[in-house]
Amino acid sequence: MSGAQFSAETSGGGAFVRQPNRFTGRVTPHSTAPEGGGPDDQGRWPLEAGRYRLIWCRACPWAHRARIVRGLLGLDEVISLGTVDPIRDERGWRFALDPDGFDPVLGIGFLSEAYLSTDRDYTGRVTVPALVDTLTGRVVTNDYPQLTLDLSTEWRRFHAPDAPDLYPVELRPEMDALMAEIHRDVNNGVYRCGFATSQEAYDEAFTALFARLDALSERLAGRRYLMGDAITEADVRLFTTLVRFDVAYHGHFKCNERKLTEMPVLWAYARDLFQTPGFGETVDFDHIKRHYYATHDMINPTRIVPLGPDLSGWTTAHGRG
Ligand SMILES: N[C@@H](CCC(=O)N[C@@H](CS)C(=O)NCC(=O)O)C(=O)O
Repeated sequence: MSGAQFSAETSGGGAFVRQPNRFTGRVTPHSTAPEGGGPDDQGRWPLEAGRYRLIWCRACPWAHRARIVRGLLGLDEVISLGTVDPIRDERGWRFALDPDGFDPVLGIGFLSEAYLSTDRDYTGRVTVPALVDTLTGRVVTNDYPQLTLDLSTEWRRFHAPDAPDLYPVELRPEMDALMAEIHRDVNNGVYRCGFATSQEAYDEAFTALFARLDALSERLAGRRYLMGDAITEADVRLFTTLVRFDVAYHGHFKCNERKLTEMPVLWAYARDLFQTPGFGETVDFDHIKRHYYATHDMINPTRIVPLGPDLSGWTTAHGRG
């Protein structure tokens, strides 16, 4: 079996098994910690505007979710944003986009500094997104699925008056099941294709991915969004994988049975979202391409970044709605 991108996260059968999220603190109005303090004895941090900083990478689909949800809910002025460079070096995510190489609020050059000041024995991958407490420099959470749901539910006090309900109570059982399938076969499925180190593990992930995309196409043929007439968290989660599909996953992760542009319903659906305020302006195809092709050395040791594909289709009429 050939080398793995992340050997600690590769099973004996060559399948990619993602590490658990280490930091699972939650910001919530139910915290019993005083303002400026926290977390309380249940890991709950107090809800405060201007206190927490979302660290993201424009290339990362998990971080991209948080960036979109924060914007859709009108939390841009409430939670500040720090952006790491799309290319990691051996010390991990760097604040190399900031003028002097330091995040202007946290004063750190590498995200690992925040991880290690929270847990000095941390040995896992240092990942984005991370929500960091600007008062202590500690990581509150890198638990990306809970983070976005909490923005919808726990941060309601600071939502814009016209904020959408991205996680409606009555839809949650169906949404949770749907998002779990999308996670397994699509969001993480593309990584299971790309990071597989055995033919069998790749074949299994590839087959499940395209079967799920077919099922989603069928679902979306009869409705504008995954849960009906309104955008929900499920759409955000599917979008961040679809928008990377042709520029990264089709080539770099060998998800090449079909391109997004060859799946008419999903392609129109993705364009519809791309053209919706809060989505397209958060997409950076250059960062996405450079990150994937120049970061995973086991997969692309030359680090050559492809010039294609043609991206002009993203702004063409989608015909949905
Ligand atoms: N926190 C999750 C998902 C987030 C994640 O994997 N983010 C990627 C970027 S897309 C990352 O930060 N990777 C850092 C690394 O692999 O060292 C995990 O640990 O698997």
